[in-house]
Amino acid sequence: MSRIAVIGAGAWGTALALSLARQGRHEVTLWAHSPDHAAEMERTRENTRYLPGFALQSDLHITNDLISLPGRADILLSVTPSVNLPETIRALAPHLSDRHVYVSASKGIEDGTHRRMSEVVAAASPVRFAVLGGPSFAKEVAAALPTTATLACVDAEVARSLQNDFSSESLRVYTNDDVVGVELGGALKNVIALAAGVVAGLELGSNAAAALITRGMAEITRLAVACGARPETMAGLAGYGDLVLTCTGSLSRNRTVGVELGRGRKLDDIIASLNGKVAEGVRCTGAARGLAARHGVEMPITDHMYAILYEGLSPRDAIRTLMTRPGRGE
Ligand SMILES: NC(=O)c1ccc[n+]([C@@H]2O[C@H](COP(=O)([O-])OP(=O)(O)OC[C@H]3O[C@@H](n4cnc5c(N)ncnc54)[C@H](O)[C@@H]3O)[C@@H](O)[C@H]2O)c1
Ligand SMILES: O=P(O)(O)OC[C@H](O)CO
Repeated sequence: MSRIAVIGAGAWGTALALSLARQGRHEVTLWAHSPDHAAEMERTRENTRYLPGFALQSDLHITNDLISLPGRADILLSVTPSVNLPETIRALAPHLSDRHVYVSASKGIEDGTHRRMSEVVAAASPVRFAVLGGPSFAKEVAAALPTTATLACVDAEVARSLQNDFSSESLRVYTNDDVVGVELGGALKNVIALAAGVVAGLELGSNAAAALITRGMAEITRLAVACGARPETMAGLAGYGDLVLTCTGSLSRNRTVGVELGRGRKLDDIIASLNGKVAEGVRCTGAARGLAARHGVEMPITDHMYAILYEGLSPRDAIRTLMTRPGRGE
């Protein structure tokens, strides 16, 4: 039995809490950022805002008291949008000890500083860190459909122990020690998923979709390897697996934002219609571009996605300039 606190009651935090509680062998607490949301879930035993249609188990604890979590749990599973991680870890840091493991399931890179979530956490606390990645739509995990995930930690014993805690009949967890690769795979695929959505929104066909995923994989791998990741990690579940899922699955929020951009809708209007749900790729496109510049890595799809999002480039012109770049070897 492990005591696990899930920090963030969005779709993914809720799905993970359901999956962990379903095993019947852990004590699971789900923390919601808003007191109203926590009270509403307590009353209805459902997360109607972010993951409707799934009953929260009667023994799943719900709270809005962040700093009570280190006392209630040994594993802190952090599932806030990445932009909210710094404030969250700062509040928790004084209450963490070597008893705790901090597992990040957020998929983003910090704007401005270009820090990965492990770097954000390390700057605030010496707590042990792991990252959960892989192709995993919240709704399918909540429905207990077969899913695989990657859990990376530099300490192999911690990784194995978390693998044991998270694994179930419907969730198969692989271990890895490449924290950088799993973090960057999860964050960078969101940028390419936006572009895959643009391709779909413009109705450019299957050839273009396959090209986008493949060349997207090439640039994700270039940057991740320059940052210290292993190429094999990028070819695995947290890299290629998550990229394929997010670029092709209709449940993806990032892909959906791209589809709407391709159809000609304005970014602000699309974001407003997400009703507070996060499409991490929108922020991450700038961070990925900054990280690539720092490492001198060429990221043509990411650059064009940035120009569509923030510089008024039309999706059609972006595709045209990508297609007519000087020829090069694969
Ligand atoms: N949805 C998925 O299928 C999925 C799967 C894997 C990973 N992820 C990742 O999980 C992370 C969370 O995404 P999600 O889909 O669960 O979120 P969501 O879009 O469903 O919900 C947004 C969440 O942000 C919370 N929030 C808003 N302001 C906050 C603050 N100041 N501090 C803390 N939390 C705040 C809201 O309460 C809500 O829980 C993201 O990094 C996402 O990329 C999502
Ligand atoms: O809905 P998205 O685009 O945030 O993607 C969700 C997950 O990251 C898929 O693994």
